[in-house]
Amino acid sequence: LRLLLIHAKRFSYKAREPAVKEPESLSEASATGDFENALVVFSTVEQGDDESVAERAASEIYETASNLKPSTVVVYPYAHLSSELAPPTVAMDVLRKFADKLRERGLRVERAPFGWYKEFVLECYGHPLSELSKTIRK
Ligand SMILES: Nc1ncnc2c1ncn2[C@@H]1O[C@H](CO)[C@@H](NC(=O)[C@@H](N)CO)[C@H]1O
Repeated sequence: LRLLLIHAKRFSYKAREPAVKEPESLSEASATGDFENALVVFSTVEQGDDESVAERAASEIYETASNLKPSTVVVYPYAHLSSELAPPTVAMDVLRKFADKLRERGLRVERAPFGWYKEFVLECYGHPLSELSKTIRK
């Protein structure tokens, strides 16, 4: 998993059009979202990533969230942080598990819909820990 974390004063997104053959249904993950004080986690699933990687990633994000105290953690599927992408079916599953493991740790988590092009507005706080990147691999 390649993660880009932005602590955002404001983050909003809107799904525009499908980007893969079978995009996630918009009843599962909401088509739009609008958040204040969010930890946005742009998440790229790489080849070889599995549930154990999602587990370790959830622990790392929990630690960061404990320091930053965001109101919401937004898991945002993002296919642009690696050149070794996992296929969509695997990526969808790993991201669902990642979000669920964050919820198990007591965090409020929203997950943006998988397989869509989305518009977004991102306002970064700019404090020293407001931009972080993490790579979690097997
Ligand atoms: N390995 C992977 N890791 C994370 N997300 C992945 C993925 N493979 C496919 N996706 C999803 O499908 C859209 C098109 O690639 C992706 N959409 C996006 O990345 C939007 N932000 C628009 O660019 C994403 O939802």
